[in-house]
Order: sequence, then structure tokens, then C-alpha cells
Amino acid sequence: MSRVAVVLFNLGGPDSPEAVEPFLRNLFADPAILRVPGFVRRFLGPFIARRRAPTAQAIYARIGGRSPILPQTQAQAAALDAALADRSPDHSCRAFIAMRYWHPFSAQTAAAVKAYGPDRVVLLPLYPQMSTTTSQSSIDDWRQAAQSVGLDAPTRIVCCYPVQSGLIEAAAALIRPQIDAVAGGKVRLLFSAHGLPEKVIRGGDPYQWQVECTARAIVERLGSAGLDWAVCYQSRVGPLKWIGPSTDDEIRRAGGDGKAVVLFPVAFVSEHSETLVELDIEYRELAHRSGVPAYHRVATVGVQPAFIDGLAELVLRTLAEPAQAVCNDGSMPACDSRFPTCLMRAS
Ligand SMILES: C=CC1=C(C)c2cc3[nH]c(cc4nc(cc5[nH]c(cc1n2)c(C)c5CCC(=O)O)C(CCC(=O)O)=C4C)c(C)c3C=C
Ligand SMILES: [Fe+2]
Ligand SMILES: [Fe+2]
Repeated sequence: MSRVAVVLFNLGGPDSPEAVEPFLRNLFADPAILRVPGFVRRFLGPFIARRRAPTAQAIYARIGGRSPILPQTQAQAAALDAALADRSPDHSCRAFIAMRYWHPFSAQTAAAVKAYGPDRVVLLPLYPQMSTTTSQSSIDDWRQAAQSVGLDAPTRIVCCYPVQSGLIEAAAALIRPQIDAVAGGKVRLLFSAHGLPEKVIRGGDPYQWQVECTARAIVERLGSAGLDWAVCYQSRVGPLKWIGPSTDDEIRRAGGDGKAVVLFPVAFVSEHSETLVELDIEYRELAHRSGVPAYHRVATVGVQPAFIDGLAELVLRTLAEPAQAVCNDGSMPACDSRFPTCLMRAS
């Protein structure tokens, strides 16, 4: 029986009010996030972090001063361990967590994985849609950490899984009752994803294309003829032009059209500041002010069994593949055919 370490990547979030500014410093030190020459980033990153800290502290203060992203990810890791134990008699799998901008960092997790002594390692970003700013940044960070602790077990990467059947099934099961609950059926389903600067997408990042693939696959699974739906982008920060339409504009448009809103966070798989504050408080207030007759925020897929089973399937499929990295579950083309940044190419 082979020992497999599955490393789950997520963004991480501050665990106290004092952690907010150092968390932001880590985020803006990432060359994938702040795309300026290194000597500029070394000064500009801490400057932006200091300027953003009071706003971010106010955001986290609304949810008890800390992000729940780590306990949420730990629950997913435990559920994945159980799903893999049920499905895989040939492998003994254990899930580890590596966060990009707050504890536990890749360096600490790489040391724990080394101590576990795996025969193989599977890297699994908790981002269904691949972006250079998220999955690729985490994997680059992991490679450095693994090298520095001398972790050299054969490693496979899950690049992305925007239409993985478990993800789509879990999403549709959460969305369907919210749509059915809207009296009179005058409803618009908004798929809200974290935005990105336009220049990141122009640079060959598959994220926006994959967000749209996920939304379309969920609509198909819902099978509601004539369903009114749209994709939109939230969480803009900084002076650059970001991809649109923005979630704010879509909420105002729904209000103008007299439509109720059912909003599904299509690029987040757990709860944190962007869902609990931006979607549940700020956009709910905006919807009210904009005349939206009803606003329903759908929960993230979290530990829904269909989603966790889908992750387990991805792990087992990745272990069975000869390729260094896999995209999706084979039900759509790998993103390397269209995007130079696909992790299949990078590996
Ligand atoms: C799909 C997921 C995400 C992408 C893409 C992404 C890009 C991105 N983010 C920022 C800046 C910030 N993000 C912040 C919080 C945050 N971002 C994501 C996910 C993606 N980011 C998550 C899950 C979270 C929440 C963390 C938590 O609460 O646990 C923040 C901090 C909060 C705030 O100040 O608003 C910043 C800043 C940029 C610049 C960017 C792409 C270039
Ligand atoms: Fe973000
Ligand atoms: Fe890919």
C-alpha cells in the first residue's frame, strides 16, 4: 500500500486583528499579485498593505476579527481523508493544508509532509478555476518549500477542475431550492467570482474562461428552461481596470429589472471575508437599496459530499495518470490547449 500526501492549497486569512497587516504584506509581496519589478514591489507592497490594513481590519471586524478560512479548510481536509479511505484500498492518503499568505505556510507543511514520508504527493488547489494569481502562485511557492526541506517524492498536480461533476452537482443542489423558493419565479441567478485585473487575463490566464465554463455547466445541470443568469466579478482592489461586469452593477441591474437575486459564489469553495462580509452584508444592503425584491446568497460547496467525492476522484485520477499534471476530469479539454499558463505545461 502506498502512502500518499494530498496537499490542499488555499489563500489563508488573518487569525487576529493584529495579523491583518502582515497577511496583506505577504499578499502584496507575491509577484503574481503585484506585477511590478522586484525592486519596486519591495517598497510598494508594504506601502499598499499599510494603506489597505484599516479597510481590511474593518472587514474582518464584522466577522469576529478573523477569517474562518483555516477551520473551513481543515473540515474539507478531514472529509477528504474519509472519502479517500472509503474509495482507495491501494493507497493510504492523508490531506495536508498549505496556505499562501497566512499560517500554515508551505514551508511548515512541506516539513510535515516530509516527516510523513509519502511515496507520492498530489497537489490539489482549492480553486476549481486555474489562475496564475492563485493555483500557480501556490504551486510555485510549494516547489521552493519542498526543495528547501529536501522533499523529493514524485509529485502530481491537479491544475484545475472547473466542470468536475461532483463540484457541479454540489453547486446545483445548493442553488436549486433557492431558485424554487422565489415566489412568482422572477429571478436572476448571479454567478459571482473574485475578479482579476484585465491585464492578468490578457497575459494568458485561463481563470475567466473557466469561471464561465463552471457557470454554464451548473446552468445545464439545473436544467431550468429559460433561466435568467449572468456571470459577474467581485472584490476589486487597487487602481487597475478589472474584468467585469462587476457584481455591484449586476445587482443594480437586477433591481432595475424587478428581479430577485440568487447569488452563487462560483470561484470560492469555502466561507471567508469575501462571502461572509462582501456577499452577505455589503451586497445584501446594496440589493435592498437597489430595489431587488429578494436576495438569496447560496452557500459555498464546503463539505458537501458530492464536492468532496469529486475531489477524491480527482486525486485518484491524478495518481493513475502518467502525466505530471492533469486538468479536470477528462470531460472537457485540458486548458493547456488554449493557455500557456496551464500547469500541465509548467510541470
Ligand atoms: C479565486 C480566488 C481569488 C483570486 C483570483 C484572488 C485574486 C486577488 N486578490 C487580491 C487581493 C485581496 N484578496 C483578499 C482576500 C481574498 N481573496 C481570495 C481569493 C482570491 N483572490 C480570498 C478567498 C480572500 C479571503 C481571505 C480570507 O478572508 O480568509 C484580500 C484581503 C481582504 C481585503 O482587503 O479585501 C485582498 C487585499 C488581488 C489584488 C488579486 C489579484 C490580482
Ligand atoms: Fe483576493
Ligand atoms: Fe490546466
